[in-house]
Amino acid sequence: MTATDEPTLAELQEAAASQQTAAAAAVGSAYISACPGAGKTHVVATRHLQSPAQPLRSGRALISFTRVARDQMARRCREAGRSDLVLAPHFIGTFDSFLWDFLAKPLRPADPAPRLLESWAGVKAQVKLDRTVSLGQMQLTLNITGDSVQECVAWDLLDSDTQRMLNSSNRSRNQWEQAVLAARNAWCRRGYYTGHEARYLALRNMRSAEKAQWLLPPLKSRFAEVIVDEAQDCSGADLAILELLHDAGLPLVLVGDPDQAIYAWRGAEPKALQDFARRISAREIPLTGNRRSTPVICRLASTLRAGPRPPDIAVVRRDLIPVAVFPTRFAPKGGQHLHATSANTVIEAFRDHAQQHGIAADQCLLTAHKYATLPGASRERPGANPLTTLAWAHSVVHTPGADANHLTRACATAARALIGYWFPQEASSPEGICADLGIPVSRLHRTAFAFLYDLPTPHPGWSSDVWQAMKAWPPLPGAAPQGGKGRLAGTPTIPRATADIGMRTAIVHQVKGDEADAVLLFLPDADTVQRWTTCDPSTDEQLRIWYVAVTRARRLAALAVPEDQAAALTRFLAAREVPHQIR
Ligand SMILES: Nc1ncnc2c1ncn2[C@@H]1O[C@H](COP(=O)(O)OP(=O)(O)OP(=O)(O)O)[C@@H](O)[C@H]1O
Repeated sequence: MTATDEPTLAELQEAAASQQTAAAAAVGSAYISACPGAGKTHVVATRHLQSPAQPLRSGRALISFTRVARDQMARRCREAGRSDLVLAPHFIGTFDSFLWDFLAKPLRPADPAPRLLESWAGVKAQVKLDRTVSLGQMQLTLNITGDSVQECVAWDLLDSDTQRMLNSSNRSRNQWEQAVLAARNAWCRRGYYTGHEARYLALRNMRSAEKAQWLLPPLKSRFAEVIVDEAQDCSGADLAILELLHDAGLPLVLVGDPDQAIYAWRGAEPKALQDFARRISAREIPLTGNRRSTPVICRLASTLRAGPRPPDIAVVRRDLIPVAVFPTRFAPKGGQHLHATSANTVIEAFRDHAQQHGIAADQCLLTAHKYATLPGASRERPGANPLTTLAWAHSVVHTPGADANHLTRACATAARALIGYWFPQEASSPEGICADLGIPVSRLHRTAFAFLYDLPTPHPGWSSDVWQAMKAWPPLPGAAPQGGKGRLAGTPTIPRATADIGMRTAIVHQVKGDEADAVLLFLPDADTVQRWTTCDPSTDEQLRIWYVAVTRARRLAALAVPEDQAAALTRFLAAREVPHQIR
């Protein structure tokens, strides 16, 4: 300690390192509660890499909520020369695939072969009453009360197009719900399931003593431990399943940060994880040292989270770049938001400011809650007509540095279009058709990418260009087109041009777990500052979304706020002793 009893940086680092060591070595069920940038991924990877190299009887399940997190964990094992840790008896995968592989699929009929789809968009699943809606538009949710588990349509999650369509229907919501469940059940009988069905079946199977006795012994002999990363994203159903696993004697390690709970729409509540950890008596191991951000960013973040906790401790970075507040004249959509105190756009002003601090454009991240606010990012509109979706896919493959997830979706969109033309009688998924034809799915995806890339730029009469291209493109073996079947008719909604601004651009939900030297968060709403200063992050998810956004920054956090709110925001930051400057 120094004369003032303030711990030195070296002492802070040592304390953070020993917290990480304790978390990596914890025995039995544990709850690792961590602040942003605390190194959760590092801890989970270290824990797994400590496994002995000789073949093990029992493995470890590492479960995350995204494929990106799953792939990152597997890559770390390979980079450490431990490819064995990616293979059985271990399991590295998403929550959906864990539930499916171990708690749902084993009790499904073997014929037709059961398969897990990422969503119903992967097949031509439709619900028909006096209107036709794709099944994927009608998200199902689980209502759990005591012993009963009920499936219902999440009406509040319908997108506006589907809502309009259903409002114009003469059928009641109840009739639609019955039709959705009937359509879904028909697809399940054909062997298709999604994450929702995997959850529903897993919960029902685990609650049935008769079924659980088939599932649990193999699971318990395969895994000595289950680690759930980003556990704050667990829904009530997820936690109910984990509780049953825990009660069956499987040690659980939960890793999470309730302040970063931004999936309330799928039933993840911020405090649910802590309550659950207490219920199963998992020992809490805190990680409180932030290895990512500066003290200024930690201080800014503390104004966006619940309770009177002090700011997290920055244990690596000591530079003190003030928070930059950019008074902004927001355009209704896209990137032409003007910086109110210069003749530039706010993006140019941010880029220049970052450069003054030695941060290059490719180390900057632009983010916002909604796509509409972001420059250079167009959204795949769920439920849009297929031609509009194809136009979106076309814009993705022509965007330099496009997000890998978007590229995958774009290829899948083109593959669906081609399959619809080549195999008009087939309703199963492209993967199913490839399996039947005995060709690898990668071949279909390569073909789809080339087809998509080659299409002319979308315009109002694009339908006929796409049709000509479909007819001319060399088909897969076994294709049997039938006249005009599969033609994508109509007029596409043309995606916004994607300007190449040289900075990464993504909505907040996409940058969770990520980081950048400088982050600009767009806050276009008229009530931004009022919300920030008066609402409670434990009940207002919007504040938690902003929290996730600003905690991605390593060195510089910047906020674009409506011009008339900049002064109020700076007064608030001054009162909370957050170093800042108006730019
Ligand atoms: N022990 C360590 N040694 C060196 N670097 C580390 C260590 N632990 C974490 N880091 C680095 O600190 C940064 C933050 O770590 P990480 O991304 O794992 O945090 P996190 O807890 O997942 O954060 P968040 O929840 O905010 O996404 C990363 O750049 C990571 O490489």
